[in-house]
Amino acid sequence: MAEYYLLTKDLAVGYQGKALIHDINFGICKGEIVTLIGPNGSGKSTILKSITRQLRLVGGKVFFDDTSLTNISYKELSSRMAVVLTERIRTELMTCHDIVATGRYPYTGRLGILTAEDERIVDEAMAAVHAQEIGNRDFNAISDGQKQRIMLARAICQEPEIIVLDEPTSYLDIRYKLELLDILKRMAKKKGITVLMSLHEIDLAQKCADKIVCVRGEEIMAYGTPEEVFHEETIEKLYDLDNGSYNPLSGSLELKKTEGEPEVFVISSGGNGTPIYRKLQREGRPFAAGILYTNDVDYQAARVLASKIITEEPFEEISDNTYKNAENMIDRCQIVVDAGVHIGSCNHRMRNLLQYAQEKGKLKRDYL
Ligand SMILES: Nc1ncnc2c1ncn2[C@@H]1O[C@H](COP(=O)(O)OP(=O)(O)OP(=O)(O)O)[C@@H](O)[C@H]1O
Repeated sequence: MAEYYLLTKDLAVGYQGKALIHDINFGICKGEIVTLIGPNGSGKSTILKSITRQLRLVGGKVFFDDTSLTNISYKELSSRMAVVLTERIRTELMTCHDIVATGRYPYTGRLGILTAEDERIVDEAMAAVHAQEIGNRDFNAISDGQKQRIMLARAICQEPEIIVLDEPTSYLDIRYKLELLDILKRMAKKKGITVLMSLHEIDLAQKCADKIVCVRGEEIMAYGTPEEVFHEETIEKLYDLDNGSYNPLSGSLELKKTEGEPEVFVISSGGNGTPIYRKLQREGRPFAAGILYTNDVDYQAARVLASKIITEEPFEEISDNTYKNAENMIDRCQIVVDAGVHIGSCNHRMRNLLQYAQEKGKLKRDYL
């Protein structure tokens, strides 16, 4: 058996023989989940369509288990690969059950008659996506999210070796997004099915993929494990983020900070400050945060949301200099918010700081 179930070698993809992206080199082992991420129009669908043989390769090769894609017949490919793409499928008077059952066609005879075993597999696939109750509905008369789940059920009952999905979560609510990824994870880890998909939700990609392919410009910008790829600089460069930022620790996106002279100084620790930072951010008020140890969870949020931040090294006593800066910040701000600080032996000077704010008549405890 080949080292990789799917391997691209110097692959170039595009339209009318012109390469849009070239030098695409990645390998996917059996049972691995690989996710393509990247901005709109970067070429994720083009790569998926090329691998699923809906577009002619512009250059290079794709191998399935050491066999070149071009040497695999469409019939063989359809029994090994299930494809869930974004294009709307046009159907006339087909029920959801009928659509799912077409996933069994590679296994049925020429008349497409389903055996009892096929029917059982179809029912199981419908149950896996919680779609039993819409089985008799016209496929054209259900919601986009329901269609997406039906197309997944169709792919499941195809019992493929590899499943290729283009933005499979785009119309799903949060419950079904998580459920879809859970189903794919089980298919990959329990049944050894290889999964290749594109996702816009980078937070989910970070949590479910074994490998990430970052598609941007003419070449693959990065390829590796989520730990290797999900760094602030990589994600901000991939999406040209100048109107916000990416927090690799939480996997979340933050809106651009409100710059300017701080109006409010938030004193906090241990995550107590973060809801207040977000409220101030929504209100468009520039604020300062401190005194934060750089290993405090509030520090991660303050770094990207606060216009000024006063920090101290973890487990160190608060230095004279840092303390003085914090007092100056109290003088500069109109309001000081005590969001809740855990005070111990290292940061005992926080007591004095809060006292100072109280004396200045600026201390508030209920900003939310
Ligand atoms: N049939 C086509 N002929 C020529 N160019 C096309 C065709 N389809 C897409 N393109 C172009 O190819 C580029 C990549 O498109 P593609 O759909 O692969 O991007 P994507 O990363 O999947 O985007 P999105 O996140 O918006 O779905 C875009 O510039 C797009 O306009």
